[in-house]
Amino acid sequence: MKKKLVLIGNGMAGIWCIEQLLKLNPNQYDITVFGEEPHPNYNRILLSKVLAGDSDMNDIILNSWEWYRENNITLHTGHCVRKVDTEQKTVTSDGDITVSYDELIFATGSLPIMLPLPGADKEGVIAFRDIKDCEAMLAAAKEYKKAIVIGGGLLGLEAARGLLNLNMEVSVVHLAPYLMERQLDATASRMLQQELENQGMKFLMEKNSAEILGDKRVSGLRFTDDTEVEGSLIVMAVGIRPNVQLGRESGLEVNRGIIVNDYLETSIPNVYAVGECAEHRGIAYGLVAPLYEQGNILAKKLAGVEGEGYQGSVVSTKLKVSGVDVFSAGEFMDGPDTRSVRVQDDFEGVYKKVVIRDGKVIGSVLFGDTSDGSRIFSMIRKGEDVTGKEKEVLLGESAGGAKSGAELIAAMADDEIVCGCNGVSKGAIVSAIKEKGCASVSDVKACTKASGSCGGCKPLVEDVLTYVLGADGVQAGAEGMCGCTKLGREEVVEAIRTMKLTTTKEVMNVLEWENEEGCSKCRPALNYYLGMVWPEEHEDERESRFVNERNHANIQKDGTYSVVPRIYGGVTTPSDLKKIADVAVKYNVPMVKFTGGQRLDLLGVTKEDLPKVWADLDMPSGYAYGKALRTVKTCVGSTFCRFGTQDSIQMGIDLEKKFERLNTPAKVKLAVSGCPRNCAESGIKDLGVVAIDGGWELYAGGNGGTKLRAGDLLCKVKTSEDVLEWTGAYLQYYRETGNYGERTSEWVERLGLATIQQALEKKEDRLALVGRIDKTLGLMKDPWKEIIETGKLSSTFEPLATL
Ligand SMILES: Cc1cc2nc3c(=O)[nH]c(=O)nc-3n(C[C@H](O)[C@H](O)[C@H](O)COP(=O)(O)OP(=O)(O)OC[C@H]3O[C@@H](n4cnc5c(N)ncnc54)[C@H](O)[C@@H]3O)c2cc1C
Ligand SMILES: NC(=O)c1ccc[n+]([C@@H]2O[C@H](COP(=O)([O-])OP(=O)(O)OC[C@H]3O[C@@H](n4cnc5c(N)ncnc54)[C@H](O)[C@@H]3O)[C@@H](O)[C@H]2O)c1
Ligand code: SF4
Ligand code: FES
Repeated sequence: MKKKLVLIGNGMAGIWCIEQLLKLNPNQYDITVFGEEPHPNYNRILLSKVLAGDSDMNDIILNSWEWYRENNITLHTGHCVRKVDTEQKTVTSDGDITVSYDELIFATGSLPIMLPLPGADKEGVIAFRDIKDCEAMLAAAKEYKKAIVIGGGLLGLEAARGLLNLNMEVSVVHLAPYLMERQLDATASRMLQQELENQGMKFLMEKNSAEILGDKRVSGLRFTDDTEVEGSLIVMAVGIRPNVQLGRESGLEVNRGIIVNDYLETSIPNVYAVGECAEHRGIAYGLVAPLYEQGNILAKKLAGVEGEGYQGSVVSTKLKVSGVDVFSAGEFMDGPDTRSVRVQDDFEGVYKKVVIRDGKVIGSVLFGDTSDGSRIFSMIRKGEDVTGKEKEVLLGESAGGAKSGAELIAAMADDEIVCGCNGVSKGAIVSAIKEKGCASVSDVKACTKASGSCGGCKPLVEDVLTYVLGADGVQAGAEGMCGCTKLGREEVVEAIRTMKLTTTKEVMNVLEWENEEGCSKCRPALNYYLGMVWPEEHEDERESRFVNERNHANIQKDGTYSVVPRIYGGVTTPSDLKKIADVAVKYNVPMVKFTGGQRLDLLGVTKEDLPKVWADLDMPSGYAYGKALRTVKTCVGSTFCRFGTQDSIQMGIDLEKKFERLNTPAKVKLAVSGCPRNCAESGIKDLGVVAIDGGWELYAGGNGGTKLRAGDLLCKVKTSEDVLEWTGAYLQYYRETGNYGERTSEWVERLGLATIQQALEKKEDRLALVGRIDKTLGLMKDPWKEIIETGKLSSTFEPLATL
């Protein structure tokens, strides 16, 4: 009989520990998890990015429902454990589920501190701790203009930045004379405040809140000095306290947190605590890196693997606000027994400080340039003696003597964590490089998630790459979008979102493009990303498009063009055929050809005749020239074919009518087959739909071009409505995460099918994606018609620099 392990708290620390335990011994325990929130385990850190609009709720799920099932874990979400009987060894939830345990883990996290002010129970007063709070802020921003954030710490500032991105006016109320006083000294803090003021944040410093004003909903905040500030939303971010009530009621020894020894054991046998709820040697941590370290130790303990106990952690933090680089680690304040090295450059807005005691670096604050953060943090953790080369710590290798990043990596143990946010060790990155061929930071991110959250570990990931591949083997350039910038797609799209950039010129100016005109690689890509992020605000920049897209027709070898009108699902009518024939005769079209996508191509039309041909055809553009939805190929299906199980023709027509005109990172071809005989070649399409008994199968990432690839089975669904919903969600997810120019075949390989399935698996996530694609589709106009109606012919056909 397996022993029973029960985990209270379905959050980051507890599930991390379970994951490590399963790696050590997958079959040792029957595992039951209780989680008060209704979600599977998600990355709480990334809530700031969800609020700031850089990530989606579905991007932040760490363990899908499927993961729990695959690992035979019984999961009770929406169940808060109310009682633990340590004599009988049982736990009981508020939903009256009682489970017995052999070993029990408390991982109940923290609770946000809510100031007990008069009026604190009014509508619109919230914390920032979970998905629910994040949703409340997103909803409030749609209705109200002004927000107040109480607390100028990490959380408060990240909340404030997110609310600014949601177009709210934000006032940050802070008790202390300077911001983030728990992480920064006065100089760095003043520089930070100035930078955030430049971004539009307002600060009310040294203000003590007295009362929350308003009727049912909050309307403002009054301070003890009788001044007031207006706001219809108040976010309290004044710190957290370990969630220990259940532990205390269960008889565990509790101080600020649940007291644990070096093996995470509490005062009662077989009961452990891990994460923010635990207090080890007097410290309850509030960052993930130490919680992961604790989880590793507890997993070993539960698996019966001997090892050194937990010795406590030195922590580092990085503020996740775009455009502001702030890093802090260890003991950063000067004391009577410390000396420090500082560099301050007011012109560049850079401030760096390292604090040294007895020849060892014990803390650091960096502002404006945090590239040395990981290297310095590594020195702090190692307690390296830098006597005689104190200055080199800050001035780096240029001053001579200091160790290079790769040398520091060589000295790291394999299980040492490189990416604190995602718990990725040096060993995991090294094996991703050696075994999976990762050669750039973005490859490592895609394989391991390292550097995907706060980004603070990026320099360290680069050092690991250099250590394994040598400086020449690292594809640093692969990261940049093109030669005009070192920024990669993700950073550029993030900046477009957070800084609300709406034109390519603006992007190039603000992000300091090295070539201010851009190039043929970045200009069309930026135009696409801008349109994807801001479908309403961004005006399509024709001059940034490739020649075929500018002219809405494919240029041929001899300089003439081909015209392909839309023929939905490959089904036409005698009158349309007649029209096409008449046009072909009238304009002396030298060739009319059936395309592979089941439509008719009028080849050899002169540039001058194009608009007249479109006008006479009076049919929608088939977009045969664009990075857009091309065709939906269909077979005859159940209407005519004796093998057909579903109406593939109608399904194809419905899909094409719904998604025509959609701009995508690269061309997209669809097909619908009426049975698995696959006459429409659904297996080699960007999305292939195949009818089966009682439903449909959807295949993703197929390609019949240069790199032949069979599509992967994405899902099975029952109805035609399901097919439309999944297709919409799939195409939008591709639009949002695909690199410009990347076909779905490459995209599926890069992201992995599982990531895509996870992103689309929940109905609410699919509907959110469908909502966004519908918004874009609602704004699309037929380009041929538009040109004919607006008479913009001449400008469209002016000679343009070739792209
Ligand atoms: C917006 C935000 C941004 C952050 N950014 C960073 C960052 O950049 N870097 C960093 O290192 N850290 C960051 N943190 C902190 C980090 O998220 C936490 O340190 C981490 O999530 C703590 O993990 P935990 O498992 O201990 O607690 P949690 O993740 O809070 O998990 C505890 C879970 O237990 C559940 N629970 C509690 N009591 C019960 C019960 N009785 N029964 C059942 N379930 C229960 C709770 O509902 C919760 O889901 C951030 C936090 C927030 C809120
Ligand atoms: N980037 C990151 O690493 C990150 C981001 C968000 C949250 N977190 C973690 O989440 C937890 C919560 O963050 P936090 O910022 O709330 O905690 P915190 O304790 O770091 O900061 C709270 C801030 O609120 C201020 N404050 C306290 N009482 C106040 C009052 N009455 N009025 C105005 N200001 C007041 C304090 O001076 C302090 O600066 C922390 O553990 C933090 O480390 C980390
Ligand atoms: S895929 Fe099936 S239904 Fe369609 S034509 Fe072929 S055999 Fe007939
Ligand atoms: S440490 Fe935050 S992403 Fe790696």
